[in-house]
Amino acid sequence: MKLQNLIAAKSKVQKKIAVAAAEDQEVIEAIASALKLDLASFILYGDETKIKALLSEHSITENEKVTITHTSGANEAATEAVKAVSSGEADVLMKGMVPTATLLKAVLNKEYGLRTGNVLSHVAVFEVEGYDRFTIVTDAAMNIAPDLKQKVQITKNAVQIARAIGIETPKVAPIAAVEVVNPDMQATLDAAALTQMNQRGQLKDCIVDGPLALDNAVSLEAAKHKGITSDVAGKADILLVPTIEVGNVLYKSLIYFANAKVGAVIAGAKAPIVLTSRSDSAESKLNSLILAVCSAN
Ligand SMILES: CCCC(=O)SCCNC(=O)CCNC(=O)[C@H](O)C(C)(C)COP(=O)(O)OP(=O)(O)OC[C@H]1O[C@@H](n2cnc3c(N)ncnc32)[C@H](O)[C@@H]1OP(=O)(O)O
Repeated sequence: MKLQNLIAAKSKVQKKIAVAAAEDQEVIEAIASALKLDLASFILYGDETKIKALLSEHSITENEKVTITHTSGANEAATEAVKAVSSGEADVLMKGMVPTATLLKAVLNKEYGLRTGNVLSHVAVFEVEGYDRFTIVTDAAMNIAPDLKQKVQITKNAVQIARAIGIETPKVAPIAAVEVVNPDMQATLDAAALTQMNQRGQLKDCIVDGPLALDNAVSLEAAKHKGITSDVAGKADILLVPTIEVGNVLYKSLIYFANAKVGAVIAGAKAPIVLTSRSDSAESKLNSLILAVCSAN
């Protein structure tokens, strides 16, 4: 499964992406690749002189697919880009050279932000060599220590993204350190509750089974070795992690140790949000744009 093949799933109506502080080499590189693929059009907020200089390195000038709106500083760029999405002028929000917390605070702003009343959460889709399916990790970047109620919404957001990329009934593994319920480990209690909620129809369009440890979730051999009989074990599509630290370490381990490719969005808001890390490559920023455009359909 290749993230860039998802481009075939984009809607016929071209989406517009508002970029907050676009004066970043890798952001512009991803935008240049997206323009070559005719993926979307862009409104670039930020320092006009710097943005123009970076665009010129790719022989891009302002045109009907790329417009620049000058803003001063990270706060103004974030605010204006968020406002463009909340007003419907743009369909997707993308983070450029702004700190994550600055952009998320603008997104959560009660007056002009992108709240829907739901929990917003980060959904990362990985292409891991040797795996015949995408591996979706949530939440590696937004919710710090979600409780059960938040985990329900985080699961729903990830299921929505999975379905947008063609996984009709995703298999969800709530991850813990062990695959049995241990009253001293909150992650196992929440996993058991989520499993029961799924069986009782409170969590739809997916199959949830947990707690599962990471090995049992992704390796059939490991699951068999432990004698686990489950529709999810060994073939999980979505790994629901218990805390941001677990998710962030898993996210970065897949990239740095396993050379995995990733695309990620914040889901649950009025529109998808591309929130990559400064250290993410231009390729993963492009993958995230593809994912956002698919899920904005
Ligand atoms: C994986 C690669 C990329 C990375 O590595 S990113 C690096 C790691 N990520 C981070 O550092 C971000 C971690 N999260 C945070 O810092 C904070 O939770 C975040 C998102 C900035 C929000 O913080 P604050 O602005 O302080 O928010 P707060 O807790 O005081 O709440 C303010 C209002 O916003 C609401 N809110 C917060 N998080 C939400 C969510 N996930 N979904 C929906 N609503 C949310 C919260 O309920 C509150 O609302 P109200 O004002 O009470 O009505």
